[in-house]
Amino acid sequence: MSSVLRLMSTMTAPLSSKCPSSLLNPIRRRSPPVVPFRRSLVVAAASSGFANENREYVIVGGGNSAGYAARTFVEHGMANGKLCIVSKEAVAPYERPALTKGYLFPPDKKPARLPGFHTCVGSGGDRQTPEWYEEQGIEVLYQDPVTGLDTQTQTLTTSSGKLLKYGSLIISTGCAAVRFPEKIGGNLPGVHYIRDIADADLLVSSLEKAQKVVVIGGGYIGMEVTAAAVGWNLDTTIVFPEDHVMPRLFTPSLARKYEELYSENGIKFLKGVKIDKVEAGSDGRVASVVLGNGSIIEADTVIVGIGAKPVVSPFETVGLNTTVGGIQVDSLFRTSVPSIFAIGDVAAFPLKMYDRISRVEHVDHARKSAQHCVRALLTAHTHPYDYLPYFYSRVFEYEGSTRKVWWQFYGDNVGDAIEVGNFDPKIATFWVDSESRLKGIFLESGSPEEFGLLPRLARWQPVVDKEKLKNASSVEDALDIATSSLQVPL
Ligand SMILES: Cc1cc2nc3c(=O)[nH]c(=O)nc-3n(C[C@H](O)[C@H](O)[C@H](O)COP(=O)(O)OP(=O)(O)OC[C@H]3O[C@@H](n4cnc5c(N)ncnc54)[C@H](O)[C@@H]3O)c2cc1C
Ligand SMILES: NC(=O)c1ccc[n+]([C@@H]2O[C@H](COP(=O)([O-])OP(=O)(O)OC[C@H]3O[C@@H](n4cnc5c(N)ncnc54)[C@H](O)[C@@H]3O)[C@@H](O)[C@H]2O)c1
Ligand SMILES: O=C1O[C@H]([C@@H](O)CO)C(O)=C1O
Repeated sequence: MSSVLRLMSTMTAPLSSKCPSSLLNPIRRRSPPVVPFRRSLVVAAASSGFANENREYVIVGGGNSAGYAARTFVEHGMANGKLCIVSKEAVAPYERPALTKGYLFPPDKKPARLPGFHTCVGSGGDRQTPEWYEEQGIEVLYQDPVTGLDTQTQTLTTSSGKLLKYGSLIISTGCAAVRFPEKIGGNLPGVHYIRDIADADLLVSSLEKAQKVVVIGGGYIGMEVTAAAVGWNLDTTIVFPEDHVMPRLFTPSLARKYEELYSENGIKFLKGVKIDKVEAGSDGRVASVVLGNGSIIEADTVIVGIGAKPVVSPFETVGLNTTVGGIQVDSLFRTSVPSIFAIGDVAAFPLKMYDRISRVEHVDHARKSAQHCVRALLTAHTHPYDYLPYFYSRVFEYEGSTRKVWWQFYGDNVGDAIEVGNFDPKIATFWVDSESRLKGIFLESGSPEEFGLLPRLARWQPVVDKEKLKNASSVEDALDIATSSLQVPL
């Protein structure tokens, strides 16, 4: 990955200091006229081998943001007979975060399974099952990835050879897991990546017979999957090249507290080491991981979480600006090509609060960008997307675990980090810049009321007394100090 594409510590990507407005579209509010899509026509076309079909709105990608976009089309009465979702996956959109949380609960602890976590249940919305899409008159093409796009004729090609003409196109192809190359054992049976439900099912089938697990990568996937392995009582080692887990968000001190908790749960850490290769045993399945320092760790199951990259193919060749890493959009999610929009993980958008172009690879943005884009498309509103970055994680959630752990982070982790609390029962980190403005807040195990303060603080960035904050007697006291500095009512 080139440095310009490297994601920042908070998972927002600074891709350039400002979004050059010349790269972005003039305001376009209306889709070009198209022959409206009618279900009867499509059924007829389906039986005749899918000739060129007209759809008013097409969403490419059937993931988290697609599910929320579909809901917004329905809310505006613009879905029925007008909207088509083209998905690579075999199932309707679901809340992807569940894959490394409830989905990996051990078999006797009621693991989450579909249809339980279709979007939009993760934010308290309806559970949009495949039947829901049918009832709403939304066409969903499953397991038929888009392979080509002709922007002149506004036509998509799918892997099964369908030609889909669109009036407006929303790209929501998300990210794909970064993989180890085949030549170092990256595709061996028993080596897992986790991005979609098919990956999660494969992983569960390995965990069912696993004894020795090696998790590679100390980021989000590494932390969540390692905690899941504790629930399965497996001999688990986590390996990563940095000095501590979650290096892009956690301070060394915060990371140490998490590492201690994981160690108390029997997890072994190998830090500061590179992977040389993954080797197979005589049965062809993974048998060991060879480290850069020559040492060998036995493993029957390897789970790799070494980052994700935006899925810009096949759109990078058709005039969309992908030089920024994802697909560059403006504050209404319009790309540089008329009638084409991009949302979710793949979109590089102006992060207004911090005056930079960013990609955010977290679900809150997937949901909000989808809603904002579709509202702008359907109602002609022109309010710029003004996003406050928000990430969270939850681990050891299954019944009977010794300590459930959940955290939230809002804002930007820049400036001095001030840590308060000792993890028992809670801990917080406040990032304060050189002008004493509170820029970012991390809170572990807060109450709902305490978590509720975080977005307001990170949004309003009060000037705080750093010394007072450093000397706070507890997390509650520190939150009081920060909120009392707010000039706006809570
Ligand atoms: C295991 C896991 C756990 C996560 N946990 C959290 C969490 O706890 N908290 C958090 O904030 N975020 C979490 N995230 C991140 C969050 O899930 C993503 O930010 C979110 O899913 C992004 O939504 P999206 O619609 O942009 O992409 P996705 O949800 O990835 O959807 C993209 C869809 O596009 C499809 N697609 C790709 N190419 C094509 C093509 N050519 N044609 C058709 N379809 C295509 C893909 O198959 C997929 O269905 C997690 C991610 C993963 C992988
Ligand atoms: N709670 C959440 O928000 C959450 C949970 C799971 C996944 N996700 C998303 O899923 C995607 C993938 O997550 P991830 O954990 O793989 O990415 P990540 O970027 O969080 O972590 C990648 C980690 O991989 C390690 N690494 C990188 N290259 C390596 C190499 N060659 N060898 C060994 N280790 C290496 C590093 O330790 C790094 O911290 C991201 O978009 C992430 O935001 C988010
Ligand atoms: O946002 C989320 O959605 C799922 C789950 O809540 C759906 O039921 C999950 O585990 C999240 O973190």
